[in-house]
Amino acid sequence: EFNQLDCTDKQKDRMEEFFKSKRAVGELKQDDLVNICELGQGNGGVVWKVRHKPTEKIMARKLIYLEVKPALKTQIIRELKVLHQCNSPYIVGFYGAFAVEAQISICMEYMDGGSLDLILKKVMRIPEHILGKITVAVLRGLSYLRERHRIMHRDIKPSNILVNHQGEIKLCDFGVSAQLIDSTLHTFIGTRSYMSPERLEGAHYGVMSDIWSLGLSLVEMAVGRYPIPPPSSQDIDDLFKEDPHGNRPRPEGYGCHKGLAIFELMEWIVNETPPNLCRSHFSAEFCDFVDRCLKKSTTERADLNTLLHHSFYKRYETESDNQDVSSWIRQVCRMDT
Ligand SMILES: N#Cc1cccc2[nH]nc(N)c12
Repeated sequence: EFNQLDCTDKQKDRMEEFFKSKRAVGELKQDDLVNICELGQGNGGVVWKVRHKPTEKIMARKLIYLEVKPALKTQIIRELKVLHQCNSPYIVGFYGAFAVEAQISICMEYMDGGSLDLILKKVMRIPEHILGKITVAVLRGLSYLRERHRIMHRDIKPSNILVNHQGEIKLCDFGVSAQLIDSTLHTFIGTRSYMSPERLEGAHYGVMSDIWSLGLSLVEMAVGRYPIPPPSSQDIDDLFKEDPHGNRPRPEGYGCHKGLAIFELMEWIVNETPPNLCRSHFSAEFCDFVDRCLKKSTTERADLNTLLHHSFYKRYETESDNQDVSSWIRQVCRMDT
């Protein structure tokens, strides 16, 4: 019985390799980092691909611009140090964090496949067997954060799930620093929300809110567009008619629709029926899995342990190798954007 917190030998070797490169890097300093290119925007900052000159290591550096008092900045850097203890095959590696003036830098493992929102911009949608592996990685990452660090993620969405050419799938940008969360709460910008109904209503929320966000992210990646307002079955048939296997490059305007304004969209999430997957294009297990994640009431919604015993998860947790994900990522990265 594979416990979500166990690692295979290959995973242990990869983590050992990362620890070795992290020891070689040592204390991170601003002047040792050279920008190569921008990797992504969002989540309150911009992410750069950087080179650490003394070791030639390639890293990802998230820059967060924060005008906070020096005492708060020191507290944020101190709280981010907990990331040194977050070591799991399903959590992106952490090299260190530091602050220079109003810029906080979080340096992490470079994932050469990028984030799933960028992948989704290249392909029409993500095939179910890849989404199964993504689900295993996210549930194991959430289990690790809860069991070992007693924290929830707080921001599960496609742009916070990273992949690489080895076929690894890892979570990033989880809420490890309470002060950083507080200092950036007012900075939400975005046209879509993965927040659960209870969180949007300002009620208490916990890891069950991460489960909702996972469900919504899976529907978006399975269909190829943000699923609120839910696409009609006609929309789905049209989206699938164009390309039943969904691996072709995304045509101009695919899946785009006149989006609701962010407030209307949040109202929809709180008041309307949640989106779901249709049985004509997806397996019964997958449809049932997202259905259990997208219950509006937290008492009806499946919790982490229930999902770890769900047939959709079970079907993909057994395949230990990352080969199918690796070859899919390589194929997608060969597509030009
Ligand atoms: N964080 C982050 C991030 C965003 C986009 C691409 C990426 N490659 N490696 C990362 N850590 C990363």
